[in-house]
Formats: sequence, structure tokens, C-alpha cells
Amino acid sequence: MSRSVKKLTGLVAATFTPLTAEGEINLSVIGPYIDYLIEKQNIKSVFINGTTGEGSSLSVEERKQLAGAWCQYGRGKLEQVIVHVGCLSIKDCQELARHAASIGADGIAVTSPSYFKPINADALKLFIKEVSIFAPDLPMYYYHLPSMTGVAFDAADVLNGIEQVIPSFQGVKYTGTDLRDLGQCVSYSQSHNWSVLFGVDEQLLGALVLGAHGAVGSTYNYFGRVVNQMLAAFDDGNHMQARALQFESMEIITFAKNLGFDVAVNKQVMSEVSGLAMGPPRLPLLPCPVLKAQAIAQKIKDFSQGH
Ligand SMILES: CC(=O)N[C@H](C=O)[C@@H](O)[C@H](O)[C@H](O)CO
Ligand SMILES: CC(=O)C(=O)O
Repeated sequence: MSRSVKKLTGLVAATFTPLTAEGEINLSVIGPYIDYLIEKQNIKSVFINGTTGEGSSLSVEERKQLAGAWCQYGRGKLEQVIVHVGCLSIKDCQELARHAASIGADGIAVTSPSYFKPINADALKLFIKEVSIFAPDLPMYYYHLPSMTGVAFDAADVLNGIEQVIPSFQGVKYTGTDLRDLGQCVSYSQSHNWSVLFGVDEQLLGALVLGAHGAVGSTYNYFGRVVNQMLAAFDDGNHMQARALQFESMEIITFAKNLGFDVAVNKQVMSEVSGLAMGPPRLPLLPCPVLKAQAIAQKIKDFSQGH
């Protein structure tokens, strides 16, 4: 890679995709959304078009327009805009990677394809490589997401030796609960100065103990400010305080899960907490009953007010 890399650390919001009532992407919300994240949540980096952003339900053209808007409005405000380019077709991934480079994104991430699946970690490495060469100057992150992709090889096996085939490789976003594998990713990443970002918000403290450098998640959209306090407490060695904050976030997420917490519900919760109009989800997700979102949003507001 020709330019020096800004290491990705701290909390990164996995953003929602604003839609109009008619279900079209609503770029007019992106500017206010960025201001909200920075001013109200102390969040300075975003991960767009991922699971939370319903990336797999968007067309390639819509994904490009969204990435363009996030980079344009985020310039001079956000520290990093990471564009998720994972798709079922490698051609689409490559097109999105090339586009991300052309608009000045700070990095790209790719999930494993999940219809035809790679038969082993080497096949997946090859897939990631063939995407990365369309954006050779952009940091590339592997997005490990076995719960959605069904591809559950150890992420550590994907990382092992990947620097030899992908010079731009820069780390992993780890959305899984296997702490052995996570720890091995951190261990391997140390000598390469890569970032390991954790993606299970309700378990972040455990990942920090193992050396994760930050986190990418949906809940940082609306309680990132408080989770930043957890990171600060952990860095200060105040484990009691860090644990108390993680317990509170766990309680909210458990409450939400018991009510049925999919991306549609999560999106409506974001609208309720932030006041930004995220709009409906896209099919096959169904709109969430407002009362359900309001019950979760109330817990989040109480959590934020308490800190
Ligand atoms: C599978 C999935 O989308 N996980 C998200 C990010 O990786 C998380 O941020 C969850 O939304 C969060 O941990 C709540 O369970
Ligand atoms: C949560 C996350 O990282 C995603 O939306 O893809």
C-alpha cells in the first residue's frame, strides 16, 4: 500500500440505511446522522452498508450512492468511513471496492459469500484477495460473521499468511463468540499492526480483555457515548466500573432480544432515540410495531441519562 494507514480503533457505528416512506434510499438524512453520531454519541467512525445497513438488500447502485454520501458529508468530520463491499457475486464486490477507492473511503470490508460458500479458509482468502486488487491502496478488513454467512472457519485461519497475498490487509471485524479464535486473531495481528474489531456489543468487555482494538456495532449508534465510558474505565484499569456499564448494556440488549430484536426493530429504535427519520426497513424485513421500539428506546434513554 502506498499511503500510511490510520489504525482503526475505538468504537465504530455500524450505520442504518435511511429509507423514505416509499422505500427509496434517503440521502438527506446522512448529514444530520453524522452530526448526531459525533455530537451526541462521541462516535467518529462508521461502518456502512453492513448488516445493520441492510447492505445485502440494497442494489449495487444504491450502495454506491450511500457510500458517496457518507464520504462526502463525513469529510473533515468523521475519522474513518469503512465501506462494506460483501456481496454474493465477486464482480459486485470488485465494483464496490473500486468505487470505494474512487470516493476516498478509508477502508473496505468483505464478508464471505454465503450462497455458494468457500470450501476452506484458502478459498476465502483467494476471494478476499481478488476483491482487494480492485482497491489496492485501501485497507482491507475481513468481516467474520458466521451467524449470517454460515461460513465458520476460524477467522485466525483466514488471517494466517494473508499478508503474503493481500498487502493491503489490515484486520478483522469479528462478529462471533469464540474467544479462543478471537484471541488467536489478536495474537496474530500484533506483529502486523492490524486491527481486531469486535462485533458482539453485549460481550465487548470480554473481547477488550483479550486485546481487541475496538468494536463495530449497531448499538453504538444510540449508546456509543456510554460505551465509550466503558472503554475509558477499562483503559484506566477500573474493571468494576467497566463491568457495571457492560452489565447495563447487556440488560438492554437482552430486553430487546426477548421482544424480538432484528434489524427492523433496531432501526426503529434508532429513529425513536435519535429523532432522525430512518424510515422503514426493506423487505423481507417487516416494519416494527412502534410500541415495541418505544419500550426499548425508553430503556436506552434511561441508560444514557444515568451516565
Ligand atoms: C449480527 C449483527 O448484526 N451484529 C451486530 C454487529 O456486528 C451487533 O452490533 C448486534 O446488532 C448487537 O450486538 C446486538 O446483538
Ligand atoms: C453490526 C455490523 O457490523 C454490521 O452492521 O455489519
